[in-house]
Amino acid sequence: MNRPVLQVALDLVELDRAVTIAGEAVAGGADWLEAGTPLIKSEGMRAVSTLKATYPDHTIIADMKTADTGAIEVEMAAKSGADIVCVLGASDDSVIAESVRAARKYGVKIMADLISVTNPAIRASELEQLGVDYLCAHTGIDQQMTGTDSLDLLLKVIHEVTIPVAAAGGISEKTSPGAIAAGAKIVIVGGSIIRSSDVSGSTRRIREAMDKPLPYSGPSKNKDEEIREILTLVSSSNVSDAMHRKGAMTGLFSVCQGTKAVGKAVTVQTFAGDWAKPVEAIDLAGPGDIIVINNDQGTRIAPWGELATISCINRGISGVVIDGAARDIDDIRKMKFPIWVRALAPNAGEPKGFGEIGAEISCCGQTVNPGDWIIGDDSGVVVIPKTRAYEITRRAKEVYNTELRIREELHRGKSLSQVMNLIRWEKK
Ligand SMILES: O=C([C@H](O)CO)[C@H](O)[C@H](O)COP(=O)(O)O
Repeated sequence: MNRPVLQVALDLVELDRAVTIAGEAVAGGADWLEAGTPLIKSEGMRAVSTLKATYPDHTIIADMKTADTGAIEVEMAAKSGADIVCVLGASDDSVIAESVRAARKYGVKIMADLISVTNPAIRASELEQLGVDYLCAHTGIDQQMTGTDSLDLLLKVIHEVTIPVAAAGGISEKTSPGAIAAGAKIVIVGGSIIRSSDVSGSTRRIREAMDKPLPYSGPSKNKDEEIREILTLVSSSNVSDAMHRKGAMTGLFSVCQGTKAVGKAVTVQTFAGDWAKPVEAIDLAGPGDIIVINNDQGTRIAPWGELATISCINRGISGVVIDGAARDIDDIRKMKFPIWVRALAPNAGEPKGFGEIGAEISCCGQTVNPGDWIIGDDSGVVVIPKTRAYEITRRAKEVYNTELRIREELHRGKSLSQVMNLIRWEKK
């Protein structure tokens, strides 16, 4: 293998979409085409045979993730046209050995996937001894969401074996040069290509990046920076999808339409008609924070108005969410400051000083703790618990990316129901 191989993982559930995307990837320079595990589960061996029939000159990989009955699964994939069959490296040695025997019989190769292997360096060498042809240093999609670094595993195994090693797991134009520099002979890319609105362009850019290897220097941003960057890109709707519809506050509206805010919560518990704690919170919040106020659902007396808003802007605070009311709306709208409220009311209360800053509160049906992440836009406000903030944010980016491709297919003339194949996936 002289030139490193670019393998595109077709992790889709509809075969016609997979075939179209494969064609665009081939036009962009994809070398190998993988029938991804979701595609195989959804379409069966037809996924493999159709890819082979459509792209006969390309190496076809069947990502079976075999964990048992190695011989049967390898035989099925081989007879359907696969050139390489992926089995789980964590399977018992007997499964690997049977897979290798079947592969030799049917003239295909075995790639062992190191996903979730406990001791990858040792297992890599064992798998080589067992006769597998390729190893795949693979960080799964769910693992990527929790922040597992994809190239870490590659670095652990690359010097333990002599067979070619593939790198897989969230590889992009940015990280592919690092994979090659670390010694990967095959780069497997799924999401960065198949979710792109320009599959050919993304494939070409990754191909070009692979041809200019650069030493990998590890993740460049800290987690909070990454969370903020992603939340600035995605919408509250994307986050809600990522959270399986949990986290959305109810009963709020955006005072300044067209504004968006992202930040960590500074929580305030106060009582209807008492604006002391909300205003004191401005001095305790830092730039980029969001003040989230439980005002006892008071909708007739506002704990927030124009002067508090000016004070917030001076402090660089990102936004305010009030389970209650605000006033001075005309002035606040001129400032285009992101505020979400339950109601509008001209009455202010008194600065009595009841309540608390920095305690767990309930706001519009959601529990909010200090430091939880908040995203608000015209669709509403969603709270992301800080304990899962990184994971949820990464998943929201996946939702965002998936929609890029869906949008592109709608622009090409398909209906949403067709793209999603709704009738097929109705619950039986
Ligand atoms: O094997 C994969 C995954 O387990 C789903 O089947 C992916 O093909 C692999 O992770 C590459 O996809 P990305 O991580 O989206 O690049």
